Amino acid sequence: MSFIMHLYGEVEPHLSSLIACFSAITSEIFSFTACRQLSQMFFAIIFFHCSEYVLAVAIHGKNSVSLKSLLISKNYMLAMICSLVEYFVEMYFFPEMKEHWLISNTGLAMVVVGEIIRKLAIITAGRSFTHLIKRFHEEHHVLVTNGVYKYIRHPSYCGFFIWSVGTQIMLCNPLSTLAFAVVVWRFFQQRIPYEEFFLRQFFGSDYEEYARRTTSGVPFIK
Ligand SMILES: C[S@@+](CC[C@H](N)C(=O)[O-])C[C@H]1O[C@@H](n2cnc3c(N)ncnc32)[C@H](O)[C@@H]1O
Repeated sequence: MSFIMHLYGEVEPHLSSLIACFSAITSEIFSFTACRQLSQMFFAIIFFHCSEYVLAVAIHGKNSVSLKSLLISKNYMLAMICSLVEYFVEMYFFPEMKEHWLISNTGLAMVVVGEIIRKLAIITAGRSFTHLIKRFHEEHHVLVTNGVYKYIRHPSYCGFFIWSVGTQIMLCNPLSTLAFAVVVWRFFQQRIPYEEFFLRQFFGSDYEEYARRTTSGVPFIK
């Protein structure tokens, strides 16, 4: 019994400061700002992934679609977790950082605009749009050059770029905004030439001509 009392005496000061810290964090988390920004983030993520899956099923049929169409990878989860850690740390130490509503609402607008551009691309391309890059030509795969594809060659990547960076601007997360912009941009910088290599094989001069009169849609990628 005396051992337990002794142990309690040792632990008690740490426990009290842990509880104080926890209650400070929870009071920030349940502030209006955090509730609003985090629920916007939650809905943005849920809507993005569920609608990707639902559209893939609607276009290709349930049997041709796997859970990979939810587009949730380990690296993506890690990036989202890091962004939430940044959010909570800044919310605790510098809560005023999160109160820049002009910035946060600009991010929210980017999330909406990015989502619209991406979904328009998926709906316009129809069966030609697959989450995995096609390396062999299939009969139903036609070159799409109408709708959003009339102006930009990679509208779904353009939409995702705007959406993903927008989520971080919405959270007023400076580090993650920069990290998301760099990582997503580099991902598309490698993916676009790879994808276009096969599109040139499939559609030859039609694709060449299409590429000449359009831009990629991702900043600084031709
Ligand atoms: C994830 S989708 C992305 C489509 C496009 N890069 C975009 O951002 O909207 C990838 C698939 O779309 C196909 N694809 C890309 N551009 C296309 C186009 N203009 N017409 C038909 N198929 C296209 C590629 O062959 C690839 O299999």
